[in-house]
Amino acid sequence: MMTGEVVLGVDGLRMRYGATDVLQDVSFEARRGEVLVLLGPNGAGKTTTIEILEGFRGRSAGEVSVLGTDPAYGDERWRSRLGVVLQSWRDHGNWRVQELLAHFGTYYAPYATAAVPRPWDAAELIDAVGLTAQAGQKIKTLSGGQRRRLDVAIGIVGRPEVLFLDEPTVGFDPAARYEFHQLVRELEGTVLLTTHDLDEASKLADRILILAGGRIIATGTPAELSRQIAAEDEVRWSRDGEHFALSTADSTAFVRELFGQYGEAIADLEVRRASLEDAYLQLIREAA
Ligand SMILES: Nc1ncnc2c1ncn2[C@@H]1O[C@H](COP(=O)(O)OP(=O)(O)OP(=O)(O)O)[C@@H](O)[C@H]1O
Repeated sequence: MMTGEVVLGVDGLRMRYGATDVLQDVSFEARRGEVLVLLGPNGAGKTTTIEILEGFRGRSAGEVSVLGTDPAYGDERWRSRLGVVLQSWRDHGNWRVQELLAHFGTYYAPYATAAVPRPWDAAELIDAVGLTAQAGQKIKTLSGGQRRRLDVAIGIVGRPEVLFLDEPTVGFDPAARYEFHQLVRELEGTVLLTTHDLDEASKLADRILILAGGRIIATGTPAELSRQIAAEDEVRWSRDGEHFALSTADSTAFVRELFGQYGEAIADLEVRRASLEDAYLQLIREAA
């Protein structure tokens, strides 16, 4: 149980476009330092939720508080404590990577404190997001994944207390993704991120919120969500060149039995435990 200060508070949030509620009665909290991952199918309302918290979008009803302030009335000082990674950065194509980060950094300098030096030093930050080789390159010459790394750097240059990331790792190669996960784990602030990558969600999330049809249909740690459904483990093996697969509630007992009976004739053994993906797909199906 986390006991830190509540930095994101959402209670009864509703968003209506015309006659359609795209968010209805969404409520959740995040405490200082927590990493919250918002999962859900296309059109579930993830971006809408994030944009309301960022203060970029109004809302139809409900209470929202970010660092103690209603985002609809957040001022510059409040905004300086947030980090935002939106869709890919397209402006400033002629600027060089280091130049652009230093430029955005100056915005945060007035908000530096003894405990939190702001902005993050541009060269150090470039290193942290793995863009050192591109530091002097013009932004329009970056690859898709390099641009996304720059987006992340822009989001954290002010050392935010709360960081919002909307699908941050789209287009990342596996190494960039791994480095990004390391970086997020090292950040001290509270993080709210959306992704469609369930493996990423289970690696990063202290808590997952599953949004479907504008409602939160489940919340918990990745392990709690996986256990929430009564899925069975899947065991695969081969014997004398023939392949077998079976679902069982107790894969350990089954495998013990299997080896007891056939010993060295067993090959290619695989045991797959019920995963977050199984839980997610079942929850989404039930909600639909
Ligand atoms: N300005 C708008 N006017 C009307 N409907 C909108 C508007 N913006 C978003 N919507 C609708 O609200 C719903 C939620 O959209 P949102 O972008 O929040 O979904 P999402 O969960 O982020 O989806 P994705 O995974 O595809 O990014 C969608 O049905 C979308 O069509």
